[in-house]
Amino acid sequence: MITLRELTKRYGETVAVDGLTLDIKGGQVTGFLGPNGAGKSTTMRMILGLDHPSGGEALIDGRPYSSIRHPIREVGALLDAKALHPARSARSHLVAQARSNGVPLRRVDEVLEMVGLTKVARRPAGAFSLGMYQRLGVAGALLGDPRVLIFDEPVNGLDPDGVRWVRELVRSLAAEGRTVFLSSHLMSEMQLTADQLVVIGRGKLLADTSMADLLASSSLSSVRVRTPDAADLRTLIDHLLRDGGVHVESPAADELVVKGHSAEQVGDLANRLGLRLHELRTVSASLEQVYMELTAQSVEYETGTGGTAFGGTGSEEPEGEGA
Ligand SMILES: Nc1ncnc2c1ncn2[C@@H]1O[C@H](COP(=O)(O)OP(=O)(O)OP(=O)(O)O)[C@@H](O)[C@H]1O
Repeated sequence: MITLRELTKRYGETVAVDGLTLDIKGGQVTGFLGPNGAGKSTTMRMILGLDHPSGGEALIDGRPYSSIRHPIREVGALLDAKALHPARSARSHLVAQARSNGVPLRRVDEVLEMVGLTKVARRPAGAFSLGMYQRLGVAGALLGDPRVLIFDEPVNGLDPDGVRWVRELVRSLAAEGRTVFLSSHLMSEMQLTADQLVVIGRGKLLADTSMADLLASSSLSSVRVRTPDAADLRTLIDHLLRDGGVHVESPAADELVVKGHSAEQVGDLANRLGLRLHELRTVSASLEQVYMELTAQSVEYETGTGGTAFGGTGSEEPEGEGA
C-alpha cells in the first residue's frame, strides 16, 4: 500500500502538490489523472524519494522510501523510460540494476522475456523506438518482483498491441495482490484499465473513488427511452417533467433522453401509465466526459475549445449498458 498524508511540494511560489491525503491499496489498479502540470509526476517522485516533500509524507507499506534497504525489491517504477545511456544495452542496464540491489541475474532474462525484448537485449538502447524504451522501463520496474508498482504514462508511445499488453500486465499484477499506481492522459484506456481513480488538479485532490462510482454519479449519465407511439411519448414527457430535477430531451420523434432519473424510475413510471416501451437503457458517461467536467476549473493551459456540455468532446462514444 502507498500512503500519502498531507503530502505537499512547493517550488518557490508554485504549490505543485497541495496536501494530498489518500491510500493507494493493493489488489487493484489505481489510475492517477490530472491535467498537465497538476502534480502527478511530482507526487510519484516524492513517493520514490526523488523529491523531498515540503510538508507531509509518502509511505510505502508504512515506511518512507529512503528507509528501504533494497528499494527495487519493494517498489518498482517507470518514470522516464529514456533515462539510460544510449550506448548501453537493455541487458547491461538491467544487470547493473540487479547487481546493485541483490537481485539474482536470472531475473534479468526473465523480465526481458516478459516484456518481449529478449531478441534485442544486447543492442545499444540508443537505437530503440519509444515503445521499446517503455518496455525496457517496465522490465526495470518488474526486476525486483516488487509488491508496489508505479508507472508514469506507461503506454506513451506504444502501438495498440503494446497498449493492450500494458493493460493486461498491470491488471494481472493487481490480481496477484500488488499495488499498481499508474498515470495516463488516455482516458479511454484508463477506463478499461483502472479499478480505482485518483484525480488531482493544481496539486489538490479532486476525486478518490472507484471507477464505477465516479461514472455512475456523473450528471452526464442519462437514460434513453424509445416508444412506438407519439402520444405515449408525450404522456411520458409530461409526467417526467412534473417531477422536479429531471431534464428531458427528445432527439427523435420516438426517442427521449432523460437525465436525473434512473432507468428503473423511468421504467416504473411507464408501467404505471400503461405505456409501451421499445427501448430503455442507461447510457453511462465516459471517463473522458466525467474527467473533463471534474477538471474544468483546474486546467493550466486552455485552448477555448474544451467543453463540458452533454456529449463531451465528441471523441469518445458513451458506453451503453443494459438497464
Ligand atoms: N523542478 C521543478 N522546479 C520548478 N517547478 C516544478 C519542478 N517540477 C515540477 N514543477 C512544477 O510543478 C507543477 C506540477 O508539475 P508535474 O510535472 O508534477 O505535473 P504533471 O501532473 O506530472 O504534469 P504532466 O501531465 O504534464 O506530466 C507544474 O506547475 C510544474 O511546472
